[in-house]
Amino acid sequence: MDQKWLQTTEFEVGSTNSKLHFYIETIEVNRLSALAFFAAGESQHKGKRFFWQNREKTFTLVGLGHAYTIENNAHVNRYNHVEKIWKHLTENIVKEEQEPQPILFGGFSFDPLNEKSGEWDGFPNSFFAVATFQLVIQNEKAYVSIHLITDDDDSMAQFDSLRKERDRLIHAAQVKEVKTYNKPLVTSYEERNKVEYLNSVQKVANLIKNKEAQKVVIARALSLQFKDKVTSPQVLSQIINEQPESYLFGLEREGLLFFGASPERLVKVNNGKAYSSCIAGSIKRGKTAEEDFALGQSLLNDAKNLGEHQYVVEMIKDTFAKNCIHYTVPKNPRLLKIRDIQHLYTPVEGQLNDNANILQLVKDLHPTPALGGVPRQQALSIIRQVEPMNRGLYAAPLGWIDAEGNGEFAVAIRSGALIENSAILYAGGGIVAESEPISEYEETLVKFRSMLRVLGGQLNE
Ligand SMILES: C=C(O[C@@H]1C=C(C(=O)O)C=C[C@H]1O)C(=O)O
Ligand SMILES: [Mg+2]
Repeated sequence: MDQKWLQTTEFEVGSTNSKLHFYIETIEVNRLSALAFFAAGESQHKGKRFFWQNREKTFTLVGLGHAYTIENNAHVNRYNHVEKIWKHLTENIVKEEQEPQPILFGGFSFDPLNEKSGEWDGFPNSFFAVATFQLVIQNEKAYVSIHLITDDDDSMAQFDSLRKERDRLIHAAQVKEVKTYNKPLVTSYEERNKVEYLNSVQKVANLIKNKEAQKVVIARALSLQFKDKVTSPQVLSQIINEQPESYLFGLEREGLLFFGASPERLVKVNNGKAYSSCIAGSIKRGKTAEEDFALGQSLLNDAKNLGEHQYVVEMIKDTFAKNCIHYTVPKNPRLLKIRDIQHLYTPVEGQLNDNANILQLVKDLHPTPALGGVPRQQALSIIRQVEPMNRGLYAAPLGWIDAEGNGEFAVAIRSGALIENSAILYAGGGIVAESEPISEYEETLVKFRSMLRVLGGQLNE
């Protein structure tokens, strides 16, 4: 194996009575399959893995095992809490040029005030992990880091055994044939609370006509049963094959895998520049190029969809105005076409001011009116009243940050939760005064399609 010794770091974290050592060793390895690396952790690290790839496919991240987790259930200050602990953990890191640094990966639940019981029971309102074994693939290079965070002063023996495990994982990911995984076999579907959903769209449209809010995003769930237990690599392999134009993600915690392929960036920060995207307003893809073009043109000219979109633009613009020295927002939306659907899309970018940072931006932006509504608090309270479910990480900020303040969060839509031989998929849409139950229902069917295909199912339309 072609290995290059890059870095071993030891430093102290926190106050003197809680001294932690953070040992890091990074090596460069021959290119390997990120999915095979993930799958190599099946027996030792299941329940403690994550997978992430950006839309451009220029950055792939896999984590196996937990060197450290940051979890909390607080309603307020959850962003600051994660930021503070991460700062403590990384304040002494010596940055080596070109080499990946330790990365914190995870998400903030959609709404910490939602108390409905279900598949998300026990899942914290913030859940972030530093992996024991971190794979980063970027700029055509692959790096594997070992992270050990411990209060033990003498952990060299432990570190040595981690090196053995690292070598096993790399070997498995390099020499095993890239496995092909079958699609799961679906035995049954259930569109949960379909009637309630249709009624709630009407009810919310009426509330909006009565000026109790301007826009509210209402979502629903679809549950699937499989013949056999489905594994995380199986789901990820299908996502990688089927949804190339999106952020791809999988986050395991204990027996649950949260997975998906989202087109929507919440925020990216790179060297003081911030990027976000306004994505709202939807129409299906056409069966022919002509039909597809015509559908796209009608979306670009549709008052109801332009209205849905504009609320998002205004809010993200205000957030950039507050956090940036200068920023740009194109005047008109363009089309974002992905495999199953086309959306109205407005990219926003800006130069951050000195007080701004990525978690602060996540806090300010989430939920945008693409997933929450306008005004934000009214919309959240309506969602709590009418949605008979807990969104968990669906529609929530999911992503990573490094020690330098760079990072990226997607809005985790087109997603679902897998638990053994069942899965729950989520989809929603922005309700405005003109919204109609049946067409909103159909829009969610289109949005379900991508993850349904990944899981081997299809709904008749
Ligand atoms: C809510 C979802 O998507 C959001 C709602 C959209 C809409 O209503 O047009 C479009 C894109 C997303 O911002 C979802 O996919 O579940
Ligand atoms: Mg819509």
